[in-house]
Amino acid sequence: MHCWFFTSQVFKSLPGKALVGNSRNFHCIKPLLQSTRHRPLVETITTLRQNLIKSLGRDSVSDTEAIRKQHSRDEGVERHNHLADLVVWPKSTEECSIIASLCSEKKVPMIPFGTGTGLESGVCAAYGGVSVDMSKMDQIVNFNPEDFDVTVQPGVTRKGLNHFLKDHGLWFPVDPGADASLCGMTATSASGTNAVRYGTMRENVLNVEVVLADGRVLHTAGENRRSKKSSAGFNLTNLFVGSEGSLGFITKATLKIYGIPEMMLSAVCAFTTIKAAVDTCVQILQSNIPIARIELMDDVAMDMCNNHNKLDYKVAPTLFLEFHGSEDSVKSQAKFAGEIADYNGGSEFRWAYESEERNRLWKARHDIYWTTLQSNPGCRAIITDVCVPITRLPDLITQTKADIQESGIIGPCLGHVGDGNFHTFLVFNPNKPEEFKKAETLAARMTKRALDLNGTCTGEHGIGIGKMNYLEKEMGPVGIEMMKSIKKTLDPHWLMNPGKIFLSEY
Ligand SMILES: Cc1cc2c(cc1C)N(C[C@H](O)[C@H](O)[C@H](O)COP(=O)(O)OP(=O)(O)OC[C@H]1O[C@@H](n3cnc4c(N)ncnc43)[C@H](O)[C@@H]1O)c1[nH]c(=O)[nH]c(=O)c1N2
Ligand SMILES: CC(C)C(=O)C(=O)O
Ligand SMILES: [Mn+2]
Repeated sequence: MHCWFFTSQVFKSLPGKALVGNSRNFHCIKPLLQSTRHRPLVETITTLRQNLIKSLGRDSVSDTEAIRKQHSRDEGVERHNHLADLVVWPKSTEECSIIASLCSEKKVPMIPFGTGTGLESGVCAAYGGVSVDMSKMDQIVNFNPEDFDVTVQPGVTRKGLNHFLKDHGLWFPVDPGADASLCGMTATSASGTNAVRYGTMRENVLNVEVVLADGRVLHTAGENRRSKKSSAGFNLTNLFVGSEGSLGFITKATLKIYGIPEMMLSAVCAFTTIKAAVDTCVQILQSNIPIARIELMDDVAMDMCNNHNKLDYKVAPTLFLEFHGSEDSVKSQAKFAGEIADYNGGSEFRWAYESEERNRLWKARHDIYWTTLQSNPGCRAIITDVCVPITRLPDLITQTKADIQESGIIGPCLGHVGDGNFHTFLVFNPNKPEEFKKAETLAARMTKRALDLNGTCTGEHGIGIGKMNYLEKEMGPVGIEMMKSIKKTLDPHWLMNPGKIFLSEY
């Protein structure tokens, strides 16, 4: 059956919290994609399984349904119900190479699996095949504190790395809300609240080791290279940042790391309009204040955030800010930013100095997706991720909010405003297809608007399945053709994560 569907799920990321829902609701919405591709034959999988067991050991290969299900979906809206045929756990680059060679020989799809926190169905097995769970390769393999770089295997998560770095007075700042794997973050070109100061994965990955579809091993900047800059030929590293498992397995990533700032100071400030909040952000950036975080939440998001976290912030468009540096520098940055906010009518300024208080504030911000779902029991949400030049943001958000209000759908708006990146969670009840349709229409309209404003359909979550049709519009035919010809060179049989990014094959 080729169909897209959505269903509510057990939230494994929220230990001890109530289930949002666990019913399976199948809604055939659209055909998968233009393709003549079929699932591998049962006999092919049986032989492949035997060969994989021979090479990796019985414990590293599974075909149980529960494990296949767990590996065939992520944290976003489910797009279809196809399961991987097998799940394997390589323990080394060499084993990853063997998996790729065996799958290539049998022409079986391969789907890299990090921690499954993606939001665009990147890990689902659109055509069956082998889900390759990278979590057992979990070593920090090279650490150079004085050069400010570290090399990690795919099982290392961002929180795990930061736990290790803390004792050395260092940290890695790229922070998607989830505790994602750093190689998964590389694969989706992730970012988060710190990007305005420290950049996204694109600016922070120096080199990656990749196992290609045929089993060859590539070092995108050359083996063991970790210089901060290079003019040596094409930038192959950036080709793999954002490749979403469609070009190969990332088996190592060399990352930039930073000193933990002497002082961090957070602030929350309410505004009467979205425009006043965004103007404040633009003026802070224009003034060259090296702000570390500047995040926007609208009135709807603030209301949910207050109720869920027992907070009492004003229900209004709100900026969350954070300043990093020496004590003197942080104080002067905060004073200057405070004056700018004042000038734009900002009020209810609240400061958080202690790390406990700051962590509480940022946890409330990071958890807003779960907060939205838990505030609407049994519901799911389409997550949008458009990003536009920052001056276009007030118009885009204001028009989007008007659309949401008119539709009757619940849709908090929030964003990494310093980067021009904003999200809505368009809430729908899976038992009401008309609500899903409304949410999809809203998402499509907003994305079209963002593209018309010279922006992108995805600032940080990637294309996966959810945004394939938008990529065509964003890149145009020559751009898509170029991407496909690169993929064809690296993956001539379209075996690496097929059914993602592109609406059709070569
Ligand atoms: C609550 C919450 C909040 C956020 C987010 C999620 C959730 C649940 N995210 C999205 C998510 O955390 C982000 O996309 C991660 O980079 C995904 O990393 P995983 O390791 O979970 O990859 P996951 O396993 O989900 O895979 C994602 C994609 O990468 C590929 N992949 C994974 N590991 C690979 C490897 N080793 N080699 C090759 N390909 C690989 C997969 O095939 C798939 O296509 C996010 N994101 C963001 O950018 N900013 C944000 O603010 C947030 N916030
Ligand atoms: C969409 C969500 C999960 C996100 O990216 C954020 O909170 O910034
Ligand atoms: Mn985000």
